[in-house]
Amino acid sequence: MSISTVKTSLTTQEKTIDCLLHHALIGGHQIAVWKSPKNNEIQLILDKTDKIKRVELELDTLPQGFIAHPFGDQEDQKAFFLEASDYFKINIDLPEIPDITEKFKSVQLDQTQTKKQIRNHLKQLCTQTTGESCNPTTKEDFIEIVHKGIQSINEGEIAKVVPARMKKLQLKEGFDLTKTFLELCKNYPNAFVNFFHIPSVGTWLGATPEVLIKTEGQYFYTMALAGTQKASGDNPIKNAAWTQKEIEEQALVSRYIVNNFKKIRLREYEENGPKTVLAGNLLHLRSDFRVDMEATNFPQLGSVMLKLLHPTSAVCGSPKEKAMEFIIENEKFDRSFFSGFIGPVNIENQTAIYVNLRTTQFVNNEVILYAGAGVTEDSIPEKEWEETSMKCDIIGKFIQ
Ligand SMILES: C=C(O[C@H]1C=CC=C(C(=O)O)[C@@H]1O)C(=O)O
Repeated sequence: MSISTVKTSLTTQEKTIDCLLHHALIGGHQIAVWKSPKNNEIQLILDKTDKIKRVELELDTLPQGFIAHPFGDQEDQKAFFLEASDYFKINIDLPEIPDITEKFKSVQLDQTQTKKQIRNHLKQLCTQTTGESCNPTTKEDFIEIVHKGIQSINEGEIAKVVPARMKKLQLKEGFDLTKTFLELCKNYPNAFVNFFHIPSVGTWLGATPEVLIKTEGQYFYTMALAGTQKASGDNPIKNAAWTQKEIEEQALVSRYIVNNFKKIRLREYEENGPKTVLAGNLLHLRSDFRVDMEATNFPQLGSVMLKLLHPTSAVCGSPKEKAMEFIIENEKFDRSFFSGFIGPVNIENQTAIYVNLRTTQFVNNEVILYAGAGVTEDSIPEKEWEETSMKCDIIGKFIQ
C-alpha cells in the first residue's frame, strides 16, 4: 500500500479529490473519503482489488480499510470492507504542493470535463438494494407510524422506537460532488463527513455526528446521542432547554450502553454527560463513555462492543429486538446503509466507526435522504415529522 500526504491549496485540493473520485468511479473501483470531527485532514482510500469484500466484525484482524454495514442484520453477519490499496491525506489548512494526480489520469481531462464525468456517473448509479424502488414517505404515513409507536409503548411492548422516513431529490444539473464534500467539511466541523462508493452496492454522502465505537491506543470510546432541537440564538448551547421527553429518550440510549458493558462484566468505565452538543444547526444531548482497555484487560473491546451495540436505541429503539420488529413491520422501505455503520479501520492506529446518519444515497439520477426520530410515550407526531425534515435538510440543502 502506498501512503501519500498531500498538502494543497483549496483549488489543488479540489483538483486532487476530483481526480481520485474520477479515477475510482470511472475505473469501477471502491473509494472512501472522509474527514474526522475537528480534524484538518481529508483522508481517502482507494480499493483497486475490484472485489466486493465481506468481513467478520473482528476489527483487529482486518487490514487498513473502511467498513460499511447496513442497518439490518446480515445473514452472514458480515460487513462490506474496502481495503486500502492506496491511502491519501489531504490537509485542508496548508497551501500547496505535490501534484499526485498525474499517476491517476488515464486520459488528460480538464477539470470541467472531470467534474462532468463524475456527475454523469453518479446519475447512472444503480444498486442491488431496494431503496430506489420505493416511494418517499408521506407525512401521513410517518405520522401514522409514530402513532403506532406510541400505542406500542403505551401497551408496554416497547419503551422507545426510532421510525425513519425517506425523501427523494432530483440530482441537480451542475451538481459537484467534490465541492459539496468540501462544503460539508466547512459547515460541519464536528461531524464525520464521508463519501463511499461500492459499485453495485451503494454510493453515499453524509455528515454524521454519532460515534458508534472508536479505539485509539489503549482507549475505547462510545457515546449516547439522542434528543433533538433546533439550534437558535447567539449561544444555542447555553440557551438550550430540554424537556422530560428528550432527557428520557437520551437516558435510554445511555442505559443501553451501560447494560451492554454489564453483559460483558465491564465495570470500570468513565461516563461524562449528558451535555448539549451542536450538530449542524441541531442540538442533541450526548453522554461520552471511555474505557481503558489495558487497565480492564479488554484488548478486543472495539469488536465486542460493535457487535453488541449495533443497532443502538438511538436508531432502533429499546428493547432492541421488539423495536426492530416494529420497524420491519411498519417502515415501507429498506434503510440500506442509513443508520448502519461506517468508518475507517486500523488506519494510523485508529478505528473510528460512526452511525451512518445525516446521509444521502445516489441512485438512478436521484438522491435519497433518510432520517429517523426517537419516539417515546411523550412524542408529538407532528413534531417528530418536523424533526426528520430538519435532519434531512442537513445534507439536503447542499444537494439542491
Ligand atoms: C435517527 C437519527 O438521529 C438519532 C441521533 C440523534 C438524535 C436522535 C433523535 O433525537 O431522535 C436520533 O436518535 C437521524 O438523524 O436520522
